[in-house]
Amino acid sequence: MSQQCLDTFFAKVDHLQPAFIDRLAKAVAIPSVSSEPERRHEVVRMGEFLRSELTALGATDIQMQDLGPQEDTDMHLPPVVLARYGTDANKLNILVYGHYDVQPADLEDGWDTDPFTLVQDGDKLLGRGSTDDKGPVLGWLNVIQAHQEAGIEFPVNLVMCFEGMEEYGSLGLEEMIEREKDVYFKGVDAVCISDNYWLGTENPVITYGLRGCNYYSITVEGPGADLHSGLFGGIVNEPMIDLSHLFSKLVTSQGKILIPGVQEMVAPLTAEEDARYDTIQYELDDLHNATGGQKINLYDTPRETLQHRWREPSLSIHGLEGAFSHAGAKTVIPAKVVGKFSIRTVPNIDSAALDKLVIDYVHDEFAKLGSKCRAHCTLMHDGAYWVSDPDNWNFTAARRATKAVWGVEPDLTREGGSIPITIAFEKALNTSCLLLPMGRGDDGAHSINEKINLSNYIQGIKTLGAYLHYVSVADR
Ligand SMILES: NCC(=O)N[C@@H](Cc1c[nH]cn1)C(=O)O
Ligand SMILES: [Zn+2]
Ligand SMILES: [Zn+2]
Repeated sequence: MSQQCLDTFFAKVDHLQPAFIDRLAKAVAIPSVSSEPERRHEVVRMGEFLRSELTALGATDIQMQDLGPQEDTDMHLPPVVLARYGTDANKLNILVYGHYDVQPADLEDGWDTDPFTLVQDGDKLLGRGSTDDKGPVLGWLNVIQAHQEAGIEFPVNLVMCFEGMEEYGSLGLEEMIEREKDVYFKGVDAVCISDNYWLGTENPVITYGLRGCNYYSITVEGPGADLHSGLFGGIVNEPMIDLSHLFSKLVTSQGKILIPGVQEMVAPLTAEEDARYDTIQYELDDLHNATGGQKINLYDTPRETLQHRWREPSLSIHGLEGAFSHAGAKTVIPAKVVGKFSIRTVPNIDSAALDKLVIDYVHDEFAKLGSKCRAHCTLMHDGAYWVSDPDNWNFTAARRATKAVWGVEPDLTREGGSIPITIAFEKALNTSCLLLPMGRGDDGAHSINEKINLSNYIQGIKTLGAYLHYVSVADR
């Protein structure tokens, strides 16, 4: 791989910018929200879109892997899109993974523009999925196109795996990886995932750790139907009151998890690990920028903030089903409410032990309320944490690529979010997995006005392509 070859590739990526924006606009226009049953067909449509783009690019062995029915529902899981680009026995096989489903988004949530229309505002490309994870997924396709149009030999055999249920815990994917590890994924040399973000807005990063996520629901049921609070308030147990009490027992306003035994499972911080935070470029202002300019930080130093994001568990309360949630002042007593919360997990929290602690605790706390309602806590889905060794040839290639495009050494980071399948790839394929993000820390993934900066999208495509070049000549 020569510098001239990389420069030609970079120039072609710049030249193709309008086509790459257009591809992203087409993808954002498909509202592939995996958690909304009424939009499941859109997730499938998004998978079909990828299939047709990959076909047009000359990818081979394209498979729409059927994951079967979604447990406890009458829905089918969306397919995993598998594809190859190149089958040269003398080249490395690099597996890239991403997801084509997105989080829910509604104009009413406070978006400034329609979430499913890509809107360019200066250097920002706004739209649901622009950064998480349609931009990065299309990044790999764009790398293929730029090589083709520049007439440059593709440096590796690319094995692509794009799923449609990541935002719902990657249901069915681990089983598929187990099935395919010696078939479709046979011979994979390394894995690269682009589905996370820089820490701030200026410095590129490479990521070697993720928190896990165990997601729970609490169902509280009382009367046979919703009741008039004037007629029944004060003389019956109310599910919403009970659920509010249970929520208050989970976590303090300062983020302390109140479930006994959880904190005790967390790996102690060693001096060596602590020292890794000495050189990370991160300021509290980066946090404030990412929280819409509001100073709602729980910790006063960047070090404590990052340690709580990367290596401490957190409990978040996400929402409710069944409760009155519109404008106005409806005087209803909801008959049944379902509260949703999750715990981000870290080394050495044992997932099954955590589930038992959580579920038993919620049931015990409910019993203490002395209510005649019925309550049931259950795990909805879980995904493991992952921490890797960033000192291998795969990471070195990503570091060189980042330096080549951005002109600076990337920070080595962990991530507070979760990509449940990372550890499954690493274990099943017995190989190195790395996270090479495209977007910035203020992109607003999962939030309103999600965006990717155009410069990050374009430079990100260059970074993914340069990574493939550097990994192809890596000293293993
Ligand atoms: N970009 C990664 C991401 O957003 N991952 C989700 C995964 C998840 C876990 N449980 C439900 N979704 C995240 O919330 O971290
Ligand atoms: Zn994602
Ligand atoms: Zn996400």
